[in-house]
Amino acid sequence: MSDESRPSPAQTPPGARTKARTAAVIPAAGRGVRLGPGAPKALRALGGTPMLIHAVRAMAASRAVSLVVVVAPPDGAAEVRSLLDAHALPERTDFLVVPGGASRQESVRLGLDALPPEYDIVLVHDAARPLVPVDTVDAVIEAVREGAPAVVPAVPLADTVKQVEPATAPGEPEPVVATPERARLRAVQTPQGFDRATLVRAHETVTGDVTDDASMVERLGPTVVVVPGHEEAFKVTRPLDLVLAEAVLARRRLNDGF
Ligand SMILES: Nc1ccn([C@@H]2O[C@H](COP(=O)(O)OP(=O)(O)OP(=O)(O)O)[C@@H](O)[C@H]2O)c(=O)n1
Ligand SMILES: C[C@](O)(CO)[C@H](O)COP(=O)(O)O
Repeated sequence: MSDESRPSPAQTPPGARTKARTAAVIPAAGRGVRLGPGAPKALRALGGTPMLIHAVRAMAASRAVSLVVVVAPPDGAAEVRSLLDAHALPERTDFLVVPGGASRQESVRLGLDALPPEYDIVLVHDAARPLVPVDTVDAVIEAVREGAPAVVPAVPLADTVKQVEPATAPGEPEPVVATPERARLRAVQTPQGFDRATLVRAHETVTGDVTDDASMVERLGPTVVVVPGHEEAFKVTRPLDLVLAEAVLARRRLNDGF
């Protein structure tokens, strides 16, 4: 097939990726500055188990995911490898560990670089979202399998959002410049799912500050679609998030009887 007649990833016919293999990349190299002093965030305990292990189990819980690539803190790859060896994980899933970079974007790219060629669908999932339910993971994979080049799980907002002119000095009041229509806004979570070629192209092409992978694909061109997210897929960012995560986990353990 010539390059001209080859369908671009964005034009893939519906259902064309039904048999594609899926890998998950977990960026876990952040410090967790907003959570406060301590170990790198992904290695901090949630219910007595490192947050990263919860996130790894959440990806491996999907029967579609056969490889998980963990992007470790730059000097922590050996420690992360030992943690994976020390915790029970599904045998049908393979695991790789690579050292991360200075930004989330760089860490994701290093994870992508480590992917073997046979994986055509890639999930990118924050280690900081340890409690995402497997149904959300599967819904994202299903939408990519059905042909979407990029898929994000998202939830409606509870608060009204204002766009402001950021303060020029600390303590200065910030003028509001707009109030976007809330019904059209979504809070975006992870895992975000991608046709691999599309995500790789986005990481090769798009430069500048971004806060998620889907926005890189948006800048590239292909349409990103939303599937329903879940309230328990929240990101552990600040200390109160950890309190909430402990409560959610305790409730799950009670419901599961252990
Ligand atoms: N250089 C970086 C920075 C972040 N991340 C990962 O990206 C995810 C989302 O980032 P965030 O919640 O912002 O984590 P931190 O960067 O650790 O948080 P903070 O900004 O508070 O330091 C996390 O799983 C984090 O480990 C990463 O792999 N490499
Ligand atoms: C990727 C993300 O979790 C989607 O909501 C989010 O953008 C990460 O932001 P952070 O500031 O790097 O935690």
